[in-house]
Amino acid sequence: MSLTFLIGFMGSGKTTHGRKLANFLDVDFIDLDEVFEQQNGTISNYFTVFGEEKFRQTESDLLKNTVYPENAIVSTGGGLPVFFDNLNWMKQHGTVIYLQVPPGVIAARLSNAKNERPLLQHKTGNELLQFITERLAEREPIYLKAQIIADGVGITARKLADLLVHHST
Ligand SMILES: Nc1ncnc2c1ncn2[C@@H]1O[C@H](COP(=O)(O)OP(=O)(O)O)[C@@H](O)[C@H]1O
Ligand SMILES: O=C(O)C1=C[C@@H](OP(=O)(O)O)[C@@H](O)[C@H](O)C1
Ligand SMILES: [Mg+2]
Repeated sequence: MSLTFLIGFMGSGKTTHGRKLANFLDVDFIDLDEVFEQQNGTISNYFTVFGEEKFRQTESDLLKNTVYPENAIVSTGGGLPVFFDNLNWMKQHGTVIYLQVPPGVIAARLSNAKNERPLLQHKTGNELLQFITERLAEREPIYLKAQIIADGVGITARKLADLLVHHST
């Protein structure tokens, strides 16, 4: 096998399904946000202290300097592919899967899980949905450059594994 990167908007299920897929395939799982927080404290606090620009630089350095196992599923932060040459770097070092999920579903999922995501903190109801809709519209053309596009609603580890097998044959 090799490296598989999961990309997509906040709440698309990269962490949840990345972990399940790694389990299903019996390979290592790496969540880059988790590694970031082990090294730097919470992302939320990092945004407050250093700002988003510094976060994006550190996040990109982390992507490129991490020593990966030979076979692993790597879940990324939602903004990672849209900065610098991060997406091309991932495509050159592995297979990139975009977990595509519509804004309404994301908003429902994140209404209770937004506090640890600095871009969403303090947004409520319609404001949250509007922000997600606009930001996703900006980012999606980049996400769609992934080698594999997966319907993230109703996705399972088995379906993701099948998509990977079909892609490589
Ligand atoms: N079908 C689903 N797939 C993935 N996550 C879901 C699903 N239903 C609800 N959730 C919730 O959505 C939230 C975001 O999932 P997460 O895996 O952290 O996304 P990401 O890493 O892409 O930001 C979690 O709180 C999770 O429990
Ligand atoms: O979309 C983004 O810009 C971000 C997504 C987050 O990761 P998740 O996609 O796992 O929530 C995290 O990296 C940070 O809060 C910024
Ligand atoms: Mg995540």
